[in-house]
Amino acid sequence: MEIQPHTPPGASLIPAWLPPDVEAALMAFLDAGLWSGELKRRVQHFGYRYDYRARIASRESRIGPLPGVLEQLARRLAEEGLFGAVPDQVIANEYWPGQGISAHVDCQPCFGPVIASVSLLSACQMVFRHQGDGEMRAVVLPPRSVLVLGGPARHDWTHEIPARLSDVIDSRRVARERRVSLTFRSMRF
Ligand SMILES: O=C(O)CCC(=O)C(=O)O
Ligand SMILES: [Fe+2]
Repeated sequence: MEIQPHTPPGASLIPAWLPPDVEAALMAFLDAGLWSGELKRRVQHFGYRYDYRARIASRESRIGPLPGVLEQLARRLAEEGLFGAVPDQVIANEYWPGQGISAHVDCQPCFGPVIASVSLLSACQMVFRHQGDGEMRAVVLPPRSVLVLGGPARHDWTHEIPARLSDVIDSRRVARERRVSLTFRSMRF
């Protein structure tokens, strides 16, 4: 099946959303923290811990308030109207060349109607699949962009990052580099 080069309905990609100095501050903050090696890719959880085996986050999994640098971004997402309320759960994912995230829909009973993923350091391709008819779409997420998933993009399409060493970007094959993303969500209770 042909892959359409755009986002599914309900998704929007905002390029150059994050100023470079904020990107650098976020990376310094994350690399001073403790990356968890529980998955193939390294992760850090904030606000509430997500349990990858049970596939849930709950009131009981509370870690604490979001750290200041993340809280500021969470407030900005709400101020810009991208979220109905200030998101309170964040996962940082780190991808080295060859690493990815398999197709999934973010936990629907746990998290609210909008998910936002901020990209840091380098670009990669994200692939979407419609759960009904299998239609595929793909977009390149540039560093410092934010991808907002709502509506059908949040509920009816899976998203994934293929575990690859390179992506084709603007008809050129580009080697992957270290990429870090910050995914913001709202707990549903
Ligand atoms: O790395 C990304 O941009 C996506 C991460 C993601 O899908 C997730 O944390 O649920
Ligand atoms: Fe996701």
